[in-house]
Amino acid sequence: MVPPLVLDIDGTLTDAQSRLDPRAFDVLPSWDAPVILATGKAFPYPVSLCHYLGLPETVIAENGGVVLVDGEVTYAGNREAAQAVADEFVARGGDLGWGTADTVNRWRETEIAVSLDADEALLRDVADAFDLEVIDTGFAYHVKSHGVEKGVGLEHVCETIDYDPEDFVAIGDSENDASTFRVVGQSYAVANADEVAKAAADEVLEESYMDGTYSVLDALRE
Ligand SMILES: O=C(O)COP(=O)(O)O
Ligand SMILES: [Mg+2]
Repeated sequence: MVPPLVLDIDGTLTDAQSRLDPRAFDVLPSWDAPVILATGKAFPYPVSLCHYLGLPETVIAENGGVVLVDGEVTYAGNREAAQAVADEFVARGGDLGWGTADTVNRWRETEIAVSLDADEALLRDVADAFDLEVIDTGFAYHVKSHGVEKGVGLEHVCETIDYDPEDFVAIGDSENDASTFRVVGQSYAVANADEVAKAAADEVLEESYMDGTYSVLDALRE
């Protein structure tokens, strides 16, 4: 019997450029237990990934700010406060870095993401003043409310589907996965993970990105 999974997307199911690794299609659709996608991306991204993988739509988006389980969406965080930080950041010369269409934040409901090219010191300064935090996922800075975390989202999912978080295996690569690692029974950081994720994981893998993830999943299904 395979364990239920909680999987980060960027850096974990992808390569370094955020391109989905096609091996996800080999292993995830036929996984014989719940597969929860837990990401910093805005809500539509993991929903579409579930759709195209043929998985039920159970997702934790926006670092725990949006959770979809059993057809119900719940929210945590404060998009207005994050927007106020973004506005002040721009007023002080910052650039969110996504251009006019801003598909990164367009559908984001509980936080704001900023490009890694942005002025980090200025962003942290402004977020501090609004009592919000900034986390660096290796793909973007996220301006979010304290206490909104993927791990809290997973606890909510587990209550709804009547699973114990302890039964889950988690795989991830960054600071935003540490809270998940803390609540599951077994956690793996891929080799490209940041120091926070590596310190929180039960095991640090030798292989990076989907090479690492696939080796865990392939061993679990054997
Ligand atoms: O959106 C990001 O910055 C990172 O997304 P992830 O949590 O799927 O790695
Ligand atoms: Mg990641």
